[in-house]
Amino acid sequence: MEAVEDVKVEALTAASQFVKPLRMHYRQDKKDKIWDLVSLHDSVSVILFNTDRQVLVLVRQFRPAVYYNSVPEEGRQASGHVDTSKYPGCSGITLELCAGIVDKKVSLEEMAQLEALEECGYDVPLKNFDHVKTFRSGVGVSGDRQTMFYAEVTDKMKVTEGGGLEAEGELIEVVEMGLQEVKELMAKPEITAPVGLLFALTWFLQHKAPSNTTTTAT
Ligand SMILES: Nc1ncnc2c1ncn2[C@@H]1O[C@H](COP(=O)(O)OP(=O)(O)O[C@H]2O[C@H](CO)[C@@H](O)[C@H](O)[C@H]2O)[C@@H](O)[C@H]1O
Repeated sequence: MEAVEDVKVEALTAASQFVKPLRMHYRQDKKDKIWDLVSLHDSVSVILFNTDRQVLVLVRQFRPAVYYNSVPEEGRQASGHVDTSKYPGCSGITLELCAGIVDKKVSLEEMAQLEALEECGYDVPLKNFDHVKTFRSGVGVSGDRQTMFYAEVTDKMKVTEGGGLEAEGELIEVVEMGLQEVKELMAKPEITAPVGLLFALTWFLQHKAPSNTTTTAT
């Protein structure tokens, strides 16, 4: 997954099915203003907890946007190339909840169900998805909504390895994390993860984690 090579970054000029850069003109308190923003799909995410082994099921993946933002100005060549021997792909690897964009006309629970299967290999009944919170993933540049669910799963529901859809070029590593590991992660001053994961772990520790479990499940 870390084997990222031949990186070149260019301005997005063609239409994209995923992001639409826009400039909004508006008047506020009688002052004319502009704001540059990006229109994105909404998304769903799931806090998956395997009750058989008392582990949270998370995903690791290479995120181009995180990688790009980890390369300092001097590493971004005028040609758009990035020297991956100096700036290896591992700096773009994130830890996240199982998640995905809402790009199908199905319910949000069904989208979450699809992602749990595609990314993590769990075939989870719809009734297991409990709504946790709907919030804004971004507020400065994108204003997209993310709906977060909590779902308890068992080993019986694990029907494939997961890892994402090959047809979409997804390369996802499923990570199981015991409660002690979650606490250690939360204590770190910096983690390469979205704020949604931090909220999810805090919510889980507060509302769902068995209070007397202090060791990592194996
Ligand atoms: N920007 C992009 N450029 C090129 N291909 C893309 C793309 N976004 C998605 N794709 C393609 O669509 C596939 C499916 O994406 P997902 O539904 O898993 O969303 P993902 O979690 O990657 O990111 C999405 O969902 C997360 C929440 O998980 C959001 O925060 C994030 O903005 C959003 O891209 C990806 O594997 C990729 O092939």
